[in-house]
Amino acid sequence: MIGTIIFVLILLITFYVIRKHRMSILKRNGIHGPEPNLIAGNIFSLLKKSNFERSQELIEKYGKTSGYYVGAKPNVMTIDLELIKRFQIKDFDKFSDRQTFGLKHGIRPNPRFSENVIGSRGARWKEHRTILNPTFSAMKLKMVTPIIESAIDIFINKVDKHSKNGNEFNIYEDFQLLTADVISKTAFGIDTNVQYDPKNEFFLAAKMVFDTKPSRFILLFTCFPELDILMYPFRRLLEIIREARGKSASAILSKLIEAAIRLRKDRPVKTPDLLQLMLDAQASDDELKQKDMSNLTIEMSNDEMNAVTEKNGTLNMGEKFKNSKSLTQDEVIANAIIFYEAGYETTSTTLGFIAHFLVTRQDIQDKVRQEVNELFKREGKFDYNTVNKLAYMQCVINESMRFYPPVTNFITRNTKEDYHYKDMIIPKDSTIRIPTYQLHHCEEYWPNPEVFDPERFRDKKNYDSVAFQGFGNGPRNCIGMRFALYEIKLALAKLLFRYKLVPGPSTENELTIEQKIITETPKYGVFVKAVPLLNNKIIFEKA
Ligand code: HEM
Repeated sequence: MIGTIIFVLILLITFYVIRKHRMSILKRNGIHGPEPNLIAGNIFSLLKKSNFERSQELIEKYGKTSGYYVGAKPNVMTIDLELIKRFQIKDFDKFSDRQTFGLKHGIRPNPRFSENVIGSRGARWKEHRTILNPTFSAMKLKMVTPIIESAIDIFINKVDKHSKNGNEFNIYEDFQLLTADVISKTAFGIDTNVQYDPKNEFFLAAKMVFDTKPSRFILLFTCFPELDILMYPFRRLLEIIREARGKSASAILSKLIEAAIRLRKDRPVKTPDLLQLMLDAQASDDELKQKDMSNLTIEMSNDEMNAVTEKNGTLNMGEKFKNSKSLTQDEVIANAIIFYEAGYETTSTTLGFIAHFLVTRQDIQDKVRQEVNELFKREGKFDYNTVNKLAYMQCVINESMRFYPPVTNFITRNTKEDYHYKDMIIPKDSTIRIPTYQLHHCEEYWPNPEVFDPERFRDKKNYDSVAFQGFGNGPRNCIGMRFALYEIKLALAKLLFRYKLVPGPSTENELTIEQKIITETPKYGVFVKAVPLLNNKIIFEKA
């Protein structure tokens, strides 16, 4: 009996000593933050607050860089531009993976869905990007223009109906259905009729991804990653139960993708979309061994990557190494799910925020419309080549994304080794994260940050491009950036050409924001009235 007590005591003391050492690693390395609980780190205090509140609080108390623990995992949060440049661009090879919780197959442990471009690591991530990048080349985007247009036409018809009724409507809801329609049509060649059927099961599943909070129970697993080998079967069982209860968005969306793949096997005609590109990817390990793609991408910021893309029509790395490795069927499905989820909510929220600024700032709306009208007069159409000339509209989009970044809590990297920066060391295997909202509202980088002023984006010399993280930055930035910007510009050009958006009784002067797990959205929607601009409408219909 005494022997057992002594044994248990030794175990407890050993646990205490190891844990104390682990939970002080940030402090010992010069990174300050709230005191962690020895079991759960800072999870409980983190859960009590929104991302916004906790990031704000950390900056106020500890300055530009601070640290905390998610379970046993050290996290470093920073708005220090020099450090951001280093981990996103200059020293990207030391930070190429996203946040991991140290758990097999992530928080939602289904191996079928964990191997996608967001979750994969190291060399496998590079292969995923290599295969997927060409899908978003200028050439591919031009090819899908008619598909995007057909979805936008449905959206415009709906606006037309609202405008005829003379009632205000929630344009954010219509944007959500539009972007879901665009992504299912362009990515998988599937028409889900979602714009007329908002109860569409796949749309509801994608919505679930952003609305669900991780349960405290699941988060507790992150406290003991070293025991994951024992806990994994239990976590897996819980996930199987979730899937059986229809609570797993990935399991629901995979049905849609599998149906699309089956359809292709029966139908020999090839559609120029993402799914086809992934299915066509052929294995050729030799090509990949000959040259490491990272050499081409490291040290490239968003601007540099865009410059290369504009010049060549596609990203260098995508062109040179396309189809250099194959994706398994499960990886195709896992990526397709991610594209649906990432493509719809972010783009519609961006459109919703822009609509809010257009309706509350009529002067800015008039200026955007003037540019759109002039473009149409000059070019006679809206397409990939023409809408990309809308320079002022691009400033409005950027400023809206600066003011309300739709993705607030997703720019993370994992450290591969101890990283020395100034008087701190970011420990190996910690997560480093950018609080996007706080970075975008930092007075030092954005003078008068609470003023909505698109002019600040007119000249690149006026701001540091790394202080703008709407789409992240560097080789692991948003793969869908150009796709999203094209869709946004095309939808806005067509909308503003035909309608003036004016406030209705429910239009909020200051938008109420809902903080979600990785995004922020307009809580009560964005209400507008659409007044037809008859002259433009007639010209457009004739063209
Ligand atoms: C306005 C709309 C969008 C916004 C604001 C947005 C924002 C972001 C941000 C902030 C990141 C993290 C970048 C980083 O860590 O540096 C990201 C990554 C990503 N986005 Fe987007 N995104 C948008 C649209 C899209 C679309 C349309 C797709 C696909 C069709 C997409 C697919 C992805 C993927 C797959 C990643 C992970 C890339 C990787 O890890 O290699 N996004 N996005």
